[in-house]
Amino acid sequence: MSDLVVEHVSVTHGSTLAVDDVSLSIRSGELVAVLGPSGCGKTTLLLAIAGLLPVQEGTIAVGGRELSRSGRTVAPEKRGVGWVPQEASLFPHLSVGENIGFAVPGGRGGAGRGAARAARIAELAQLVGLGELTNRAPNQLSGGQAQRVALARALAPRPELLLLDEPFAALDTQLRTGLRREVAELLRDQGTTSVLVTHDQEEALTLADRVAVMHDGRLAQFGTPEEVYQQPASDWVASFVGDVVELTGTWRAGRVLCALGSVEATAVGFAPADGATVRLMLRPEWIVPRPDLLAQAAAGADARVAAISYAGHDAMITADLVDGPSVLMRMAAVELPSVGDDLRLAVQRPGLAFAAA
Ligand SMILES: Nc1ncnc2c1ncn2[C@@H]1O[C@H](COP(=O)(O)OP(=O)(O)OP(=O)(O)O)[C@@H](O)[C@H]1O
Repeated sequence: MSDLVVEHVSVTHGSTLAVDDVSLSIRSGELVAVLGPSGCGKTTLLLAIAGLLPVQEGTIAVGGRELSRSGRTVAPEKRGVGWVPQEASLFPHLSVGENIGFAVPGGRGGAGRGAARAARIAELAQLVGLGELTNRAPNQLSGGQAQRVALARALAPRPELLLLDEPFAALDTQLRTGLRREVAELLRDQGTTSVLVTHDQEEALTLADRVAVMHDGRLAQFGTPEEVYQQPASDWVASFVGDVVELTGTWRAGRVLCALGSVEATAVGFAPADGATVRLMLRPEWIVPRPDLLAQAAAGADARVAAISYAGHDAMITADLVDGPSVLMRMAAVELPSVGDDLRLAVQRPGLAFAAA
């Protein structure tokens, strides 16, 4: 078992409290993304898990073995934890094979284990799709190939836990999308418990089994991609993990009366009284030009298409409500309206009601 348990961990840089009382329990074999804006403490948390920073409070354990507590940090090389950095940082004077084998036992002077080591290097090179390139020098690799070598190098000693610090950030968009999918599949196949730091919402939601959303050093939410997107724990998480449409309205028995009509809603983090002013948040794809979904002809809202931002697979539509502000709608790009079209809008799933600021 190689589960990771982080309990009430706080980490400081001088007087800055970078990680503030974070608790996370990651199951063996799970891929968890730590997602948050720049400066929220993601890298600091990862460094503490790797043993590269001490914790001020709390404990970190892998596979039931306590690795960090205040005043005690098991050294990085004794933690059984692998690290894939943002830039591949390969040893320039070593070949691809030698880079991969750097941390495989028998590397320096272990003559008897040479054959087993060579076999492990070949197996790893194959695993990351570089079986033919083991003799190449790092400066003869593309960015994506170099990242694969870094991944193979980190997996070589069979770590209990793999930490990935924005490993795709330096790659161009197309390469990033393909490689991150491949890496996630590979990690799942290997059953490697992995923590991936990213500030990219799409990357976190598409790759991870669960997402730990961080804000100002604290854990804002820890849940499946669907949970953090569909049921965000706060208005901050709602806005950070995706696009939102926000309207002010009046709470009435589980519904919000607003410019989009009477919209069914779930109150998040508070229990509004009937008649209270609330903020209704919706995802743009929850708003649809489907009057057939409306229980009564009087429900819903009329709007006119003001702009269309086309993105190939889908499009973001700006619709001006006849009796209210503009709203964004995300629609599949197969049957798009045209600018100037009149639409009758419905909301196809319950919205989220937050306390008025
Ligand atoms: N070596 C350091 N000395 C002092 N403060 C630091 C140091 N490293 C980070 N910090 C501070 O700690 C906080 C968390 O930084 P951290 O690098 O963990 O954030 P991050 O979420 O990984 O950000 P990014 O996405 O920009 O890498 C920030 O306020 C940062 O300024």
